[in-house]
Amino acid sequence: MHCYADAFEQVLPWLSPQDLALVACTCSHLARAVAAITRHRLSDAAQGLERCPVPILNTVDACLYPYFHYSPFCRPAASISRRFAWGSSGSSCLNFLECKRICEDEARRNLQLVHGFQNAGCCCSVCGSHNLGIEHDTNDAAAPLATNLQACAQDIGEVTRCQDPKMLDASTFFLGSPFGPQETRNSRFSGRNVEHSGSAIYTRRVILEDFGHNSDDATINYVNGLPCQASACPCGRMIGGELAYDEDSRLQLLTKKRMSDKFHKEHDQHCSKSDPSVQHRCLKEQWKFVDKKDASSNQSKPLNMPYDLEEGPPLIFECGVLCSCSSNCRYRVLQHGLAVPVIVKRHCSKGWGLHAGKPIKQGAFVCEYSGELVTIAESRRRQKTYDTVGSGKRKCGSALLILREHLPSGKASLRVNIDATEVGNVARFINHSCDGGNLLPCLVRSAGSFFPKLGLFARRNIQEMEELSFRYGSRNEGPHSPACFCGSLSCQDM
Ligand SMILES: C[S@@+](CC[C@H](N)C(=O)[O-])C[C@H]1O[C@@H](n2cnc3c(N)ncnc32)[C@H](O)[C@@H]1O
Repeated sequence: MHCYADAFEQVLPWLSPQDLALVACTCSHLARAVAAITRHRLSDAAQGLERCPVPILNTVDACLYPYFHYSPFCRPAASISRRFAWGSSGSSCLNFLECKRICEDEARRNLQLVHGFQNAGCCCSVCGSHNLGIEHDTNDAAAPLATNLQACAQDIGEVTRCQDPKMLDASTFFLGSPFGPQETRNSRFSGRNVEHSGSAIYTRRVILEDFGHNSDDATINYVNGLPCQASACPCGRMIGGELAYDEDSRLQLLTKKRMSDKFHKEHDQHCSKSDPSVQHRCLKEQWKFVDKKDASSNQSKPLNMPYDLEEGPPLIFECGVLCSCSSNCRYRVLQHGLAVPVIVKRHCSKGWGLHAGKPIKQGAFVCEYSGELVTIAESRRRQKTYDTVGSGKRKCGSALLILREHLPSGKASLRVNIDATEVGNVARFINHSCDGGNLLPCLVRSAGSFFPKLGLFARRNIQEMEELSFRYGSRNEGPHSPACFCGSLSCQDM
């Protein structure tokens, strides 16, 4: 029997609760192995992949535990083989860093090998052939029906000429920064069916990417044009407008005045060795960016106001793999995974929910919303399936989130579809609240990571055992829309 024990360890953690129950019926050895897995799943949904274990509590019905493949980070939908089964006895667990490395390698490989966003989740709804992840605002009468990248890019008003036409071919274009060609040299991005070359498309909110791994080129050490040179790098605060990290890695609302008084000096220190013209440009652009956002409404709301995912969540920046600061830089927050103790708890009406295991301070990072990154077409197909299954006897909660990052022109948005229904982390248990809930969803961009991520931060101080919630978006009033049981005063179903 010993020779089978290893095989149990390899295979059983991948099975769903139903399949495990069947296996347990076959013999007493398997029944014991299954019992161990069940115990482990109940004691820690995160299976050691996060810093904090995540216990599961159910005092309301007979449902044992929720089943999904645990992944602390977003991953392309195609990477089925790399999903992490959870519930093994622990000896063969991957650790957090290993898991992170695999997720990131996979995302990068997918971007390099598979053209464009095919697996990463986005396509232009107007010029569908490009798969760029850029959507035109269909309410905007001025948005032309562009039929190629050039037209698409010009339409959002963010086009500049590429300096090195050799690097462009039919399937390659650049995501540049607003700070000039110097920073875009290594920033290659694969697009699909791109007919026009010689253009770079950028937005002020898209940061530099480097898929070339050209280690002898020092120009990659930029986050939005700012060189990142030390562990006290100000990137996480300087960039991104009103919302940024403070010294305790908590999210703060920054006023223009605070930015200029407090951070100007630090910025000068960190940029002092760099080309003065770069420094000048990045500051200039930074202030322009802030000025521009002052005029727009939702970006400057205080933390404790409700934000709606569909409005486009607020954007923050953090240091990343392209920065020279160390991995424990205080402006690398989201990339370390779940930051506070949480408990998965069963509710009578809403299914599973996520609760604070300890008090959480306003502005503290809670977790990333992780899941599979899927294309728009795939997200529509899946949503249809979830609606059908959900309307049948097996009422299942889907966890497909659509993120929209509005581009500065206001005429286009970047759409990212994250499906945490079968692959995800603890964020997949967070329920909706009509009043905005106690979590603030923010788009987080870090240097060197192509995909924007959805980070969830405490909107206010949260008490121990309080349920964590945020506003998913405006409500679907269709035949498939489930009743809301959030219980808030502003709930439409109350
Ligand atoms: C991201 S999942 C949240 C976890 C889910 N409760 C579960 O058991 O897996 C989203 C699903 O939870 C359910 N849900 C979330 N918020 C709800 C609410 N306020 N009232 C009722 N159901 C809710 C819906 O079925 C929704 O599709």
